[in-house]
Amino acid sequence: MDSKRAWTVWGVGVFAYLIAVTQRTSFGVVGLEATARFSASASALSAFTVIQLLVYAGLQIPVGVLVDRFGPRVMIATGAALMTVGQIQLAAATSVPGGVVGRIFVGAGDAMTFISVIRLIPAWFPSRRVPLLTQLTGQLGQFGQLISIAPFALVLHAWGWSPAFLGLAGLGLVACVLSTAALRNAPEMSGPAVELAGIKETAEDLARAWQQPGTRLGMWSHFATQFAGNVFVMTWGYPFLVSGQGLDPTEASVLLSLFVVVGIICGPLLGGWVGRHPMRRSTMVLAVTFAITAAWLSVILYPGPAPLWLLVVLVLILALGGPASMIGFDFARTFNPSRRIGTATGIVNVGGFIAALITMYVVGLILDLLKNSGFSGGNLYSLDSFRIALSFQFIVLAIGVGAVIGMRNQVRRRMALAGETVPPLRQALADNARRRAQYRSELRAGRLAGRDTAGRDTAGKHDGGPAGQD
Ligand SMILES: N[C@@H](Cc1c[nH]cn1)C(=O)NCC(=O)O
Repeated sequence: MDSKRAWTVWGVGVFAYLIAVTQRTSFGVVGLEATARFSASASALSAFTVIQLLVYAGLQIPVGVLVDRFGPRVMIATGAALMTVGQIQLAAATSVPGGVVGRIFVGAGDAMTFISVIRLIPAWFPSRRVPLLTQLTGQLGQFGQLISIAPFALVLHAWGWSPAFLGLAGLGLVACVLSTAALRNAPEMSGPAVELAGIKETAEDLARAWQQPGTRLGMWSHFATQFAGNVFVMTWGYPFLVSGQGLDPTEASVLLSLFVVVGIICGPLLGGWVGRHPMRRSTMVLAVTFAITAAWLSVILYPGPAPLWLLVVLVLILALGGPASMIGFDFARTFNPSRRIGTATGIVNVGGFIAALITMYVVGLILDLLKNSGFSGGNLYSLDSFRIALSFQFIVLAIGVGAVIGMRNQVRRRMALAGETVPPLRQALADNARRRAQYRSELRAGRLAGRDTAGRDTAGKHDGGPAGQD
């Protein structure tokens, strides 16, 4: 484990995920060309994204089960092949139904990628590295969005629709061939291949993964932290910044690209923190969710357009939701035995995407209703309409916070039955401060021989296991 081979497997997995994010986000930059090519209305065009995300979310649990059954390698390679077929179909399509079929293939292939790559990490690396590598996987994958924004858009404008989508299909093919050639589900020394579970055992595993409160704590953590950022980047952020807040399009694009930058800086920091404080993961989830709520409240309640610095703060905090949502996968890993990790990860990954889909749809619906009622004065994207429509997010955030607290209580009750109690945060902070002070005084007295460099007793805190930590 943790060998050159492990890093190669992880690198190829991250590459496959990055290419999947490129395929997923590619439609975001072709709006004008798609309108002309398909002679489609705005709502018909939005169907491309909504259907693709529905397929993605709907396949998470089946794919999770399949990853546990067949292993990540075949799933990642199949996912890349499906996305390749989808982009070839899109390159040739000239009607809305033809284009939607292409996006269905892309959504299905995309659905197979992330949870399979996440499944590779605990098989190849020691558990102390897993939180950080899981974070890095999530964040590095987001660079795929930049491939859509820059090289893909360039090819589209220089050579046109079909060559651009065929180029994406080519990337999918490369990911498929590389995954087949270089990925292995686990190191050879990890013992004989696990016997395939039958349908009955698979159904039992799915039920057990769901019944485990730690899995549902992960799902609600993903739900609470991820959706607001998704909604902003994928749909309403740009019109809100440009039409609602009066920013120019370049400023809005720069703000949107901050998401990738924040993720790559904060993801590893958060991953390291989670590795060191596994007992405080849900507290971090709640802190980020409260920060998102406070940021949106400040912008929505600000009289008139918000100052640029406040919009920057909003974007920075929304962007934190991406890395924070990865804590959900850490819950799935530490509360489930390894043969159920794929299934549990699939359940977790449904949370944020369902919340995002519902919010995207309802915000659009409210904007339409306000326009039709005459409230917007004919401007679909007026600031006051956005204030009302985007306030729907507070309902979703409140549901997320309530569910995280409820599931956390269930998890803690189970842990208490197993003899493990989580000290209150105030007491834990005081204990930490006391330990640090003791460590410093021991350091001064030169009595530290034999202790670890941090002077902490971290043994057993990273592995989790079905009892896990919250
Ligand atoms: N939480 C995201 C990944 C992420 C990290 N930073 C921003 N986004 C997630 O759930 N990813 C699943 C996927 O398929 O991309």
